[in-house]
Amino acid sequence: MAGRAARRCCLGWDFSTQQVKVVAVDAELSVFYEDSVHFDRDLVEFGTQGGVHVHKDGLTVTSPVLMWVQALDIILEKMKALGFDFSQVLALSGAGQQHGSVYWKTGAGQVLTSLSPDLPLCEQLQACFSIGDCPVWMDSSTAAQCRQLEAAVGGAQALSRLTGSRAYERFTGNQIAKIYQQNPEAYSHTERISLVSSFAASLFLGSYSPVDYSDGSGMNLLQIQDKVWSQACLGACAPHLEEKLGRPVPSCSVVGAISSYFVQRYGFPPGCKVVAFTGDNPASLAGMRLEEGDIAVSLGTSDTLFLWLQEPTPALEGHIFCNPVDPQHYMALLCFKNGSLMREKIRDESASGSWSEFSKALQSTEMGNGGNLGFYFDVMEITPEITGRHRFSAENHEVSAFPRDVEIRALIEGQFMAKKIHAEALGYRVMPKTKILATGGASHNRDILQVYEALLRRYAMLEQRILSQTQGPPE
Ligand SMILES: Nc1ncnc2c1ncn2[C@@H]1O[C@H](COP(=O)(O)OP(=O)(O)O)[C@@H](O)[C@H]1O
Ligand SMILES: O=C(CO)[C@@H](O)[C@H](O)COP(=O)(O)O
Repeated sequence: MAGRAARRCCLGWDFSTQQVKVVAVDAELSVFYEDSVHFDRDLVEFGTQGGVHVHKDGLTVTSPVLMWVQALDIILEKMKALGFDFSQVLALSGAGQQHGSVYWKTGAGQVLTSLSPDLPLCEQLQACFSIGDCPVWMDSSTAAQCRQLEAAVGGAQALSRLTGSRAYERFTGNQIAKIYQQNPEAYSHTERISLVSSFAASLFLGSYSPVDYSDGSGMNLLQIQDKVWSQACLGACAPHLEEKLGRPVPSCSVVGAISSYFVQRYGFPPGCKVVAFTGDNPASLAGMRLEEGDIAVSLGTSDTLFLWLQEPTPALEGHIFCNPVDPQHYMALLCFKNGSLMREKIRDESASGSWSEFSKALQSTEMGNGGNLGFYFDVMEITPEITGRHRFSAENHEVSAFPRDVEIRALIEGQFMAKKIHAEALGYRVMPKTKILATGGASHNRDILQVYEALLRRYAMLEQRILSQTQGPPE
């Protein structure tokens, strides 16, 4: 990298469930540098599995905040060692796993503004958090707080109309309420609460970055139409919450210039702009240049399905978020917790831990899987709330096991069907012109995408036939 002609660029960061990633993009939008730090593999001292700690109750799921900070130190040091020319970085922005929250201890803001360029961030921020293990999106331990919030605002539907979602256990307001109820001392010593996205932006900014509208919609606290915190929701969750959250801003806002720490330690230009960070799914909607009518499927740690909406249509299932690109518009999202980690388990059990064996099983089995169906929820699913493995034979009898190849196809077809059924229940339709775009780690697997594509084509043909039989030939 050293010695190459200077290349002006922007950096994009992703603080997701299993890793921190960076890309450098030049003026032609070519990605010329990529790297990642994988929490389980590269930061073993934190002892995470899939980037998280699942607690004994099986419901509480957290990640250590210092692991995220250390991952950032490692990536930056590696870039520096490789001669990355930070002086050419005009701006940076990024994304974080949604809903996760970070609790900054009283006095941490002061530490952030006066970091010494001689030391890594991790060493200097050790004592800056009132909660070391942050609740993340996989947590489902706040059922009681969810019921309290819904009751406080007039029910689930009323909350959904206001904030875009009924109360969900992973949504940040309910997580904050749990911390306030179970650990009031830590709550009272917290001067600022960030989302993972605004936390990451704060590190670069050297001061607290605001929450953006789009990621802020995943908290059950933001009025998605007015773009202000709901006083009723704040009051139902915890006291003095508004001052701990700061004012939310549009997702494309420039929140400031990079802090002098990065200028002095890495050679960033002092004018390098920090654009508000947002949630990883909203960032994908923006980055994939999704247009109205398109549907995106993200196959990351979670599986999600999302689309661009002009008008909000809040319901009791799924979420409406503020749109990260156009603040007048919205995005709809469905989230499935049993995504990549479930696929990895079946890969380990039925394909000797190898994605290529997994692919061979998909290639050697037929669409429809000879009538065998399977639904796999090793952890409590979000959409719908269900656990367990449920297998049905061609004769529609529940069975306890399938042959290995059948199991693998049943998993992928079942995951596809769950997405289709729940998306259709919300009124999403695949039209002939609809583009379906895939992203996330598992979208590298052509055989999984092939199954999705074949099933989509099959359903589209069937729907076309039903339509032409009930309405006559298309005009
Ligand atoms: N070839 C593959 N086939 C299927 N899944 C894959 C493949 N390669 C990576 N993955 C999945 O991608 C997941 C990580 O996706 P990624 O989008 O990077 O996650 P996140 O952003 O949530 O940390 C892994 O858990 C892994 O199961
Ligand atoms: O909870 C949600 C969306 O509502 C998840 O999609 C998280 O945003 C985690 O994302 P990945 O790490 O799986 O991309």
